[in-house]
Amino acid sequence: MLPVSLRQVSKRYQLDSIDVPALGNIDLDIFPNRFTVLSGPSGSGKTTLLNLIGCVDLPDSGEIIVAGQKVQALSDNALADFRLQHIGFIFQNFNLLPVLTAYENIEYPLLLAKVNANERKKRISALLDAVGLSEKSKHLPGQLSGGQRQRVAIARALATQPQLVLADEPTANLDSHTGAAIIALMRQMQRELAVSFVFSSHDPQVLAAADDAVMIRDGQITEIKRSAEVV
Ligand SMILES: Nc1ncnc2c1ncn2[C@@H]1O[C@H](COP(=O)(O)OP(=O)(O)OP(=O)(O)O)[C@@H](O)[C@H]1O
Repeated sequence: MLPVSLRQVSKRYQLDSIDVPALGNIDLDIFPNRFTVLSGPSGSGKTTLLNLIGCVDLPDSGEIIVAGQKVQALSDNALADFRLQHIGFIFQNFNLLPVLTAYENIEYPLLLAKVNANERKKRISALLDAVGLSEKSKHLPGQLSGGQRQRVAIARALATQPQLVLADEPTANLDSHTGAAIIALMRQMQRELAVSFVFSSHDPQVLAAADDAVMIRDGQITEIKRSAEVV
């Protein structure tokens, strides 16, 4: 099953009386267990596309199927549950809750998903270990570096064992050395856990790490480069 399939998807924004076309008639398949990057100039529609794939926003027309589910068929509540179960999110500004420790930030989606205490503890310990932060589990985000915060965010995104992880410019607020380490970590986690990752990025380092690169310009896909064999 494809993690994501879009057919003839269009999205416009209404800004005061101005109609802003953001995406036009997009057809896109995201393949399973691959690292896909959405790339294009500022304003080309990357975030809009990521928000549609992440079921954060709905298209004006066309069809979006995520993990076999037509997302437009779901009510708002069902969509929120669906996101929690199937999709992990990583943001450029990390979006950690400042009053919660690293451990508690990772635990948060597990509490929402009603995962039991033993299983929570097991998963969080394994994830803290995988992202190299076992020693920092009691630190608040304000006591961590940018790279360490993004590691916590990666662990949080993977905690619910989603099929799909989405990241909007995950290295934008990191220096290039830390960004490279974060990309390597995400690549490793993506392979180990056989998850599909979809990123938006301007960062050539992120593009270089991709299996599939989707080039976007003016709300249209101009090219899809699939670098390795398609399973
Ligand atoms: N909430 C909104 N209201 C009105 N117009 C919007 C809104 N969000 C995005 N747009 C417009 O839609 C188009 C696509 O924006 P989008 O944020 O998807 O681009 P992007 O490729 O992610 O850009 P960047 O790389 O700068 O983040 C742009 O013309 C933008 O100005």
